[in-house]
Amino acid sequence: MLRVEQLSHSFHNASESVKVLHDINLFIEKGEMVALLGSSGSGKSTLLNLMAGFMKPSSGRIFIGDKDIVLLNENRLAEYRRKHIGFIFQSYELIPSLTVVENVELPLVFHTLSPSKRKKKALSLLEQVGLSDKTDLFPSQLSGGQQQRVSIARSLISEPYVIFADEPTGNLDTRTEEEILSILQRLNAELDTTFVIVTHEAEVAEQMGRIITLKDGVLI
Ligand SMILES: Nc1ncnc2c1ncn2[C@@H]1O[C@H](COP(=O)(O)OP(=O)(O)OP(=O)(O)O)[C@@H](O)[C@H]1O
Repeated sequence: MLRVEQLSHSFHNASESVKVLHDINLFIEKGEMVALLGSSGSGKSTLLNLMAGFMKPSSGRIFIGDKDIVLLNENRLAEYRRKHIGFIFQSYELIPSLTVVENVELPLVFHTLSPSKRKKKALSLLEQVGLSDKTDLFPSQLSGGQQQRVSIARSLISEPYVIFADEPTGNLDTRTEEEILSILQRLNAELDTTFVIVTHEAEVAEQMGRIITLKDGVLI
C-alpha cells in the first residue's frame, strides 16, 4: 500500500548540492508497523518527510495506495495529506490556545462531518488513549507523555491510510516511552492502521513488526 521506487533526494545550497538519499526502494503493506532506523544524519527524517508529502523528491516515485503523490500539485498534495496521512512529531505540535479535544478535532475542520459528530469522534479517540478526564484542559496542563497521547489521537481522527511518526518518544523518559509504544502497538493491532516510525534507538525499533535500516542515505 506504500511503495517507494528509485527515490533520491539532494539538498541545494548556494555553492553545492548534497545528495542525502540514494535510490531508495521499499514496500510497506497495509497494517504493518515499521521502524525506520538509522544514526543521526542517515536521512530518516528526509525519507519520512518525502513519504508524508511535506516535500518533493529530486527523483523517484511514492505510491500511497495506487496514487503517486509525487505527481500531485501543492494544493492537491495538501488536501491529500489532510485526508489520508497522519503525522506524529517528536515535539507534539499541539495548538496551545485550543483544548485537548479541540486539538484532536482540528484535522476535520474542512470535513463535512457535523461539529457534534466531530467532537464525538475526538472524545472516543481520547478515550482510546486514556485521556477521557483531560479533554477540556489545555496542552500546557499536560505532561509530555499525555501531550503525545493527544497528538496520537489527532493523527487518527481522519482515519488515515498511514501514520508517520518522527522520533515520537524522543522527548520522553523510558517509562513514558514504553507507555506510548504500547499505545501505538495496540492501535496498530486494533485499527489495522499502518505506522512508519523513525527512531535512532535500536530498542525502540525492535518493538516494531519490521525494521528498515538507513545508512548514509542508503537502505541496508
Ligand atoms: N533543509 C536541508 N538543507 C540541507 N541539508 C539538509 C536539510 N535537511 C537535512 N539535511 C541534511 O541531510 C542529511 C540527512 O538529514 P536527516 O534529517 O534526514 O537525517 P536523520 O537521519 O533524520 O537525522 P537525525 O536523527 O539527526 O534527525 C543530513 O546530512 C542533513 O544535514
